[in-house]
Amino acid sequence: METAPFQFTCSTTPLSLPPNFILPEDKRPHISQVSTLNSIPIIDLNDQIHASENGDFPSLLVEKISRACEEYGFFQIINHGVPQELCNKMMTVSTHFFELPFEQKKQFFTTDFTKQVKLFNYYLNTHGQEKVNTWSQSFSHPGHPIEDLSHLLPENPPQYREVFGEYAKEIGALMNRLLSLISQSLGLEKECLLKRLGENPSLKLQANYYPPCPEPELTLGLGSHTDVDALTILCQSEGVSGLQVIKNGKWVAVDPVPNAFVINLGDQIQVLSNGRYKSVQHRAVTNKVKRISLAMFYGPSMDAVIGPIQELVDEAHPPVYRNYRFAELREEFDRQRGTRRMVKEVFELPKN
Ligand SMILES: O=C(O)CCC(=O)C(=O)O
Ligand SMILES: [Fe+2]
Repeated sequence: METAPFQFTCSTTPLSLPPNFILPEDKRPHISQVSTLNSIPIIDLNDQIHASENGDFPSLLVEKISRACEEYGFFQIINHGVPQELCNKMMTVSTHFFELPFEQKKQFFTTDFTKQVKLFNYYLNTHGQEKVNTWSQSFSHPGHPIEDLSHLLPENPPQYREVFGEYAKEIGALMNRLLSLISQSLGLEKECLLKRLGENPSLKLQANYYPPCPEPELTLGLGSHTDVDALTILCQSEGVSGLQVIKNGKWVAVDPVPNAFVINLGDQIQVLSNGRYKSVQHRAVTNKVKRISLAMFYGPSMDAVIGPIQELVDEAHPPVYRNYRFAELREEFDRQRGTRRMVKEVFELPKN
């Protein structure tokens, strides 16, 4: 039997935080001390004005991406070509889904993480204490090939399947464009990352709903983690800040920029780039008002062999990781569930 999930919504916010959401003192977010001054770079995807005509020199855009990937592992993009109206619709259908009465979405609720389509609650394991729930609910499902999976998606709200289908196509195309730019930013041929990630890559959605929280300083929306796949495109509610990333050992808020996506590099790009680009720790804090984020993850084919790309390895940069099949890493990822994961670290080669 599944236990009843966390199901507060805007209309049922308690006045104080129930005890099973309260983090021990040393795990609390200290939101008031988080800097918003030093945020992540904002990159205009139309910004190609200084590209050399024959393509011999990296364009200004590629240089900006290279710097953002090296220094932050995170950036925001504007003028990305995905219609704003579609992003708004995707936000709306996701919000409606989360705010349905539990009866109408309970068929998706599960604690079995191997399910493809799942509505679930995250929790943190804390030392010597019971599990602490995080103040969020997440809904996750595949995004490709849409023709084969549409029937698995919610029938309610009625527009969900159609809107998600369109959104997934647009985001899939943007993933390809970004992977090509990131390849170039590493000095590699455009197709390099795409090829290395294999012929059957995965595209997955994780929608995160953070209801209004009575005491945001006592809990977290999503604990600190890195994204395990290759690349993440995240759309966040306008006007509400919640995402934070580590920069120089300190938490920095990633305030939403109108019509922008947040891009972050996942663990597989860190490995493929031989550690030159980092998959950075991030988390979500809660607010007195609700917030929603829609993360789309692009991951390698299960049979893709992931390891440092040959061109990025030389005497000065010996390989940091051994090659592995992506399926092997996913097994390790599942083994480490419930812990503060160190997955790619298992594939590190000994340092000489
Ligand atoms: O809500 C956010 O901004 C963070 C979401 C996130 O990190 C994730 O879904 O992996
Ligand atoms: Fe994440």
